[in-house]
Amino acid sequence: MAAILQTHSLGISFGGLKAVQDLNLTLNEGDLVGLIGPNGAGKTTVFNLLTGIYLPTTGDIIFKGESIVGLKPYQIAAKGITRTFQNIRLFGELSVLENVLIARHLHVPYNMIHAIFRLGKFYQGEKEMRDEAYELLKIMNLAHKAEEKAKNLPYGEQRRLEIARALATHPSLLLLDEPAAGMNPRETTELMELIGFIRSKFNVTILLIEHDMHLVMNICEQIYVLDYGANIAHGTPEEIKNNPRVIEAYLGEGA
Ligand SMILES: Nc1ncnc2c1ncn2[C@@H]1O[C@H](COP(=O)(O)OP(=O)(O)OP(=O)(O)O)[C@@H](O)[C@H]1O
Repeated sequence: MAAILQTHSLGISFGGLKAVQDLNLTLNEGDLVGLIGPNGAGKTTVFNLLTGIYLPTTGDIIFKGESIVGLKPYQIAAKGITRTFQNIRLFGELSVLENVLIARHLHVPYNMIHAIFRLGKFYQGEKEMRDEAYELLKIMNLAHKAEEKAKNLPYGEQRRLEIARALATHPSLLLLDEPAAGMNPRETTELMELIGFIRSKFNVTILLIEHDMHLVMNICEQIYVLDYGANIAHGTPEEIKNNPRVIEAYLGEGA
């Protein structure tokens, strides 16, 4: 299977702190891969590197055969890498539907002139976008909340809306940063099923940071473990569960 993303000796230091070091990650098309590790291990920093928020100190990131190091976040998004955030970032005052539409606008196939003069193509584009946004909301079981302000949704629904918004940009690689954080067990189970469904429905590769071990172990085929910025293990959930270095890293945290 073809690799969609590879990192080669990827690293970043902040002053003396090696937040991520020598990371060699391979994601094949259609993979659902977990990135785990104790607090402060460097997981979110990896996402910040992959999305162009941070420039690596060492190494390279190859996405679809090309280096994306040095590209701006919006250029990387346009190439097909989209993420959600650990701290939800929605437009609280806008409706659920508008939140999805705004994301979709990144990828509208008409130019400014059409938008300014509101020519036919603009309306056609608008209608298609709205239809598609509704479809996404239906899949995420949020269609009945389309007109509500995002800030009024319960936490679990806000998390699902974040995923809908990410999908609206048509990513080929979706990075989910703790999608189950703050969810109750029932919501987490539903989310687990949803993530598997999204992967096949949208043909998307998924890299997932998550502290909920039940979720990670159940849905990911491969798991990378970080500890103090270093990749201490990589393997199937079964291999990871029984890996002494992983157990030690987590026990050290008191988990
Ligand atoms: N911009 C920055 N400047 C300085 N230090 C940073 C910066 N970003 C991250 N770090 C440090 O890098 C290390 C890794 O942080 P990161 O947020 O990636 O960890 P994490 O594994 O995502 O943790 P958590 O599970 O708690 O979210 C931490 O020590 C953090 O303080």
